[in-house]
Amino acid sequence: MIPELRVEGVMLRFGGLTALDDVSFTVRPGALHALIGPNGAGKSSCFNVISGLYRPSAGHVLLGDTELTGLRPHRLVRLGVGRSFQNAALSMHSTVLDNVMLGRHALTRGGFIAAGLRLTVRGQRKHARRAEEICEFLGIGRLVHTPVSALPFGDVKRVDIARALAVEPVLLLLDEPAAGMNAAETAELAGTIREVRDELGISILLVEHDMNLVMGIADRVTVLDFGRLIADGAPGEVQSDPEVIRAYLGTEAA
Ligand SMILES: Nc1ncnc2c1ncn2[C@@H]1O[C@H](COP(=O)(O)OP(=O)(O)OP(=O)(O)O)[C@@H](O)[C@H]1O
Repeated sequence: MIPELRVEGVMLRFGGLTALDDVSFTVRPGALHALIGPNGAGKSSCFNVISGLYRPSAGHVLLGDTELTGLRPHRLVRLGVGRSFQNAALSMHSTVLDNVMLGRHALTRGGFIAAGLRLTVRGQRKHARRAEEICEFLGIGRLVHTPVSALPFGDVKRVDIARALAVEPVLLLLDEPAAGMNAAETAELAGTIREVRDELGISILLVEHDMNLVMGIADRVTVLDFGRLIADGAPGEVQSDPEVIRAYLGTEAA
């Protein structure tokens, strides 16, 4: 069963600056949930709190009944949280498969290395097969033996998502996956993200700047502005919310 993600009363301060001010929202099981807002609204800060990079000064992050607050990223992986990176932190000279296998290693490391064991050849093959399946699913199956440096940008992003999926997450965190993409690449990526939600049934939290991408695919949208939550609802509702128009669309139009 896919658990819900609850962000409850999260506060985050950098010195005198309040980056997140009592932020609460819920990502329902299997939902594609977008977190948006203008520059400096607190999206990355919130993403970093959920993904274990920042510890909030108050509040909680819960996955089902499990407290995630303050857990290190590798613990989150073992609890079923996979994440992509804004500047795809891939090993560019390694092949697609080797990069996706790094995700599998993150999954097995806790269990195997902690017990002083190594994966058997059979175990490695099994993980490689699963990594290939994930690449197939994301449409990069024919590229598994290609170095990432030789891929177009859209495919690099797919490798990053494949690596996040390689940890078999129940919750996938995507950090501005469309950053740097042109309109055609963004539209293709939107299709891929929707497919992940539809086919795998996992929850997805998408932090994104691209309003069109979000409104086209999200089930629910949370909007931050100056660290505060100003709207949370269905895309249509949020899009017509006067405060959102003022805060977000207003600055876009400006
Ligand atoms: N490590 C940090 N140290 C100090 N201030 C920070 C740090 N990270 C973010 N901030 C500040 O916190 C606020 C929220 O920033 P954050 O990066 O979370 O916003 P964002 O919505 O992701 O913005 P963008 O869309 O520009 O990436 C901003 O005022 C930013 O300057």
